[in-house]
Amino acid sequence: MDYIKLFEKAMVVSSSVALFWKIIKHMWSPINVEKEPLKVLVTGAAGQIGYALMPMIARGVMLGPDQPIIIHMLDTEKAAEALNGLKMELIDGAFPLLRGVVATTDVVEACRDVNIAVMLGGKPRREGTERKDVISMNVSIYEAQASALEQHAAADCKVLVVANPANTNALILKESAPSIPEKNITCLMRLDHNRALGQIAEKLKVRVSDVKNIIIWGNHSSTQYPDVNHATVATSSGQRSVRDLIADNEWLNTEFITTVQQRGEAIIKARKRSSVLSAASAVCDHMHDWLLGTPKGTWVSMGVCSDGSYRIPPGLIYSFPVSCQNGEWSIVQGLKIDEFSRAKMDATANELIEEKSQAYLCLGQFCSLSNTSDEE
Ligand SMILES: NC(=O)c1ccc[n+]([C@@H]2O[C@H](COP(=O)([O-])OP(=O)(O)OC[C@H]3O[C@@H](n4cnc5c(N)ncnc54)[C@H](O)[C@@H]3O)[C@@H](O)[C@H]2O)c1
Ligand SMILES: O=C(O)C[C@H](O)C(=O)O
Repeated sequence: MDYIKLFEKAMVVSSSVALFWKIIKHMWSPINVEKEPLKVLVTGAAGQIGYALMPMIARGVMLGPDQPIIIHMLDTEKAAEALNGLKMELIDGAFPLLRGVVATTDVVEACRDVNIAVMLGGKPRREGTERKDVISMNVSIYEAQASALEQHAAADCKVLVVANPANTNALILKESAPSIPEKNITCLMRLDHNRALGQIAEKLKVRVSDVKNIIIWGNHSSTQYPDVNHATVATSSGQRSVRDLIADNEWLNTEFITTVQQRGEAIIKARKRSSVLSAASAVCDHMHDWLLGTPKGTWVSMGVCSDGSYRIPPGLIYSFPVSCQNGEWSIVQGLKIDEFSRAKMDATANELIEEKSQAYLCLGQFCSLSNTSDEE
């Protein structure tokens, strides 16, 4: 018997079997099975941020390049025509991931079975408008829309509140919709986080993607505390502390903090409107990282329900450093807090406590305001 020939034949057969198996596996691999579309609700979709955000969602910037999407857009009767125009543009965009668009002024239809809700609906602050004015104008919307979400959205719907006062609107939504798990209600602090990254990258003339682990504590307002004490920059000699590299504590403890705290105001002054493209981009970053995870050892800032971590009163929607895995965020524990930070973290928590009482006062006294969003 020619053993060599026999061996060669066996090799050919086994490699053909292996190739055949590889092709079968590839054909049936879950990678090639299209994901189920996720339904994404955007309220206030006919507004400025909505217009910037919609193509980002449709292109997969928010949920990834392999995630089909059905967009639900809600706005008021007054904005219905503009909303319909936006729907036409989304269809004309021929976005491969977009599997459907619902444009409606009916909150129940808008919320039906949605997996993600991005809440932009409300009045923005303009030059000369006070923060307390947006509290009285907007919190009633969040009380009213909470029950529609509670009753009609998917049971595990993840909610991101953007409209100001973002933390307090999220708190009102949480308290008005007790059956939505607290961990599924968040508010946008990523814009502030990104602003802080941008300031450090500009100062050090490094890539913004090389700066890590900045924290925004507290409220999306001028009392927020941008904290660089744990932040690092990737350099050719490894990770270096931002404080060491900048070597200017005076700048870090004063100008840097106030620039980030007042960036929203500065943009309103310059544009006569509040931030739009950076807000839309931050919305995508927030949802992307929440659903798809943060890289190991890194964190981002999200407004989430306090569990008492870092002695922040439980129940407040407060911005913490969080890491995300498997669609869940968790507050990063064990960071050392110095006296300077403690005072700033408490000051912004106190503002949130005050906002909460103002919001409940408005809801008690001016419930009729829930329909003023249609007026100029
Ligand atoms: N958290 C943040 O980082 C951040 C950053 C920028 C802006 N904002 C806030 O985001 C919100 C949206 O900003 P914008 O520039 O898009 O404002 P915009 O005025 O352009 O759009 C708001 C939209 O909400 C709609 N609306 C009002 N009441 C509604 C309701 N009851 N239901 C559904 N829709 C309703 C309006 O018709 C409008 O189309 C504002 O409150 C703004 O202050 C937050
Ligand atoms: O409306 C504001 O106060 C500003 C806005 O939230 C922003 O941060 O750009």
